[in-house]
Amino acid sequence: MTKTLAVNAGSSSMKWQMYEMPEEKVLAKGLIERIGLKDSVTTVKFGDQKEERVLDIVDHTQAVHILLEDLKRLHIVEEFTEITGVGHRVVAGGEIFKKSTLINQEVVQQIEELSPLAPLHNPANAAGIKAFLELLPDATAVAVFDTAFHTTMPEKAFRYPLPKKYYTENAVRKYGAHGTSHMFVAQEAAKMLGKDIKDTKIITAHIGNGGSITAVKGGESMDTSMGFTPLAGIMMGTRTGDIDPSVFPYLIANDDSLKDAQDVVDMMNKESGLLGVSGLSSDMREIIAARDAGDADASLAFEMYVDRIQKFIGQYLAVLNGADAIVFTAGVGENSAPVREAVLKGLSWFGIDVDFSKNVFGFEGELSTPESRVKVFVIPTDEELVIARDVEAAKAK
Ligand SMILES: Nc1ncnc2c1ncn2[C@@H]1O[C@H](COP(=O)(O)OP(=O)(O)O)[C@@H](O)[C@H]1O
Ligand SMILES: CC(=O)OP(=O)(O)O
Ligand SMILES: [Mg+2]
Repeated sequence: MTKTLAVNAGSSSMKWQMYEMPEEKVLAKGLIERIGLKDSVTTVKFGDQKEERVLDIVDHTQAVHILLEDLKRLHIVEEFTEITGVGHRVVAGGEIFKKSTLINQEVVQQIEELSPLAPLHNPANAAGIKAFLELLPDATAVAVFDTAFHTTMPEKAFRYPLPKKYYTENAVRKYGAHGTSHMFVAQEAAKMLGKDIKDTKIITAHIGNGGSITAVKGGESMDTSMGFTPLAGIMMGTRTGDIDPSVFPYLIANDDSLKDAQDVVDMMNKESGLLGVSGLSSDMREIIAARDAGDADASLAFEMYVDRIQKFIGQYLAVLNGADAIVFTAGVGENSAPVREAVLKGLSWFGIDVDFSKNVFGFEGELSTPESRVKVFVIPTDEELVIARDVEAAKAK
């Protein structure tokens, strides 16, 4: 029995789960939110207990220190040496990392150098990794990349129609993200279909604060909505998703607060999406509450969000020439019955037939009717489990 920690560091948060492996038993899990802001919140769940504390946590290094102190203080571990493996989610692996990789100093440096491909994520991922290397130097450390699952995309899907040299010399192409999640829910969906995954065509909609949609054939990614960075694709909590790049120079010329392309990209990453359109919030719960209270901007934000998801599902029905199943997962996909209903009501022409009486908060499983041409599933994702499994696999080598 060994204890393995899976760490999912986001731009302002850190989710983690500790497993007993290879049993895959969850020993504890937690979340540190609002890192870098006042009143950070740390939550730890273990057994039937839950502890929540409000602290000021300035960065990911401090977050790792607090997490490890909590594990000892709450007697989840007695000695740090009990933790023999740590797996880290890393969003961008570029063309360098095509599968999970044992971490050393060179790997950390490469992850930092790949930051332009995931500016909100890779710096935080690298900071988390460095803090763990210092505090748990003897644990097997493994980097698990969001992009790895998408390395099966055909070139026609991952290339941009730019002059060739920008691919060959600058590696400008689509990389995608959320790969562990798309892979995990596609595998679960194949089980629910009762089919060998090799014989399946599945569209996976990972819609959380960030979000992406993937066309999965035979268990492999064929196309995905995120691009060179996680700014592309569907509309998200604070990100635009796809937009005409001609807007960039136009805004720089016409808005004094935006001096250069980086300012525009920052605005499109952090101030746009649901937050930008509604002027209220990036959180779908608050958007729906405001819409229901009659707020026109929140109502439009909801409609635009749904519209972009429908368009990508439509595209991927074409890419795959049909599908066996559509899967909803992540924060919004797992929890928001109104978003699922709005998306699915517009797809009935495809023969997608849903039992909307089942579509309530907390539902997991099959939403479609037995007659539906395409099955619809709600499947909770488990990025942390995929990470822990990859740590086990790396140790076995
Ligand atoms: N009951 C709910 N209804 C609608 N949206 C929800 C609900 N619960 C969570 N969410 C959404 O899920 C988002 C977080 O999803 P998550 O997958 O954890 O995102 P990330 O990993 O990008 O931080 C929140 O921002 C919120 O919009
Ligand atoms: C890549 C990405 O957008 O991740 P998240 O949804 O966790 O922000
Ligand atoms: Mg996420």
